Amino acid sequence: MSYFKNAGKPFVIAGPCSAESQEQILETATALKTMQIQLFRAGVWKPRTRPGSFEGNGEQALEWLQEVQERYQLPVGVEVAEPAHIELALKYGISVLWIGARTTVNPFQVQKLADALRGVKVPVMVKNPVNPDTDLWLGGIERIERADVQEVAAIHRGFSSYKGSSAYRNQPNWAIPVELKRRRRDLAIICDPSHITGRRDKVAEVAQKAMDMHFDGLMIETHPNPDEAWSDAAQQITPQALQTLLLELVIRQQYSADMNKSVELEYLRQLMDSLDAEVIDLLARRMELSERIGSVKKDCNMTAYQPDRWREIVETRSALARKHNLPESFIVALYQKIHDESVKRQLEILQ
Ligand SMILES: O=C(O)C(=O)C[C@]1(C(=O)O)C=C[C@@H](O)C=C1
Repeated sequence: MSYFKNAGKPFVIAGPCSAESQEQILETATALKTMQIQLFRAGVWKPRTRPGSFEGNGEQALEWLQEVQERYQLPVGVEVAEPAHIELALKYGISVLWIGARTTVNPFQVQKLADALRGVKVPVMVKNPVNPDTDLWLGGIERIERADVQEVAAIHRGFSSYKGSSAYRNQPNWAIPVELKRRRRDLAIICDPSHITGRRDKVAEVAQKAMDMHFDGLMIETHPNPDEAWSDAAQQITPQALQTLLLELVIRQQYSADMNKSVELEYLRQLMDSLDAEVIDLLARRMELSERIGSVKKDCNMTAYQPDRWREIVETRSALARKHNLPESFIVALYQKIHDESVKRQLEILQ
């Protein structure tokens, strides 16, 4: 059983974005202690976008966190970005470490951390890199695992997008953690709705979505007075709000205990299997057609990519999407993939 699995319930990590003062840390820990959270979090070294803002209280904050562990018997996790951070965190007996998104993006740095972690017993969590790249995320996890760290988990905190282009601070791109879980069934994945949303009024909805997407846990930034927080004020919630969020969370199961429902589900899945077989058969036939068109283009010395025809295809398929009540964006994205493959095959024929 993984350290990060909590017997059918979410593994909950909560605490402030940054450890600001001893009072703030103890006040938050006192409130969270009663809520059966599994891990207290607090940032000690803060990677800030621009210089000049608060960058964490460093070693002094580790003393306050050590007090949380001893006084409340509540394990604490901190972010580490340098081998020296690991050394200090271990010196103060910190229970769990995590690697931040801005570090996971750099394999050189992750390797340095992995080397510093060799032979160390603490569990380590690896946040997704800021760019949406499943392999890079998995690569970071594998580097830590190869250092013989026994307990490794992933944290999904969303992916950077151009400012203003999304309702959230970081795009969830759920397909990426889903793909990670497909490739690494054994790996616990924790969702961080605070960093995904960047706004406290949306934290609960993303936390619920994570539960419905079969995540193993949640990391939620919690501050006794969020508006006054020294970092990420807009996304932190009070311990009371966290309690409400956890109470209202609906935890669903992967499998149904109801026999009739399981039979119905099996029947519907079989129908879906046969529909998918037809979809793939149709796609194969479409690609054959594309290759025949490619041969004609070769004979006539025509380009593979045909902008006017492609525009017409996007328009007519979008109209069909509307007619069938399917989101146009979904159908257009699907056709972009199909068109890419079709053009690739024709380019091979032309060469
Ligand atoms: O209509 C064509 O010319 C095709 O080759 C088909 C197709 C497609 O697969 O949709 C492929 C390439 C063109 O850019 C436009 C459309």
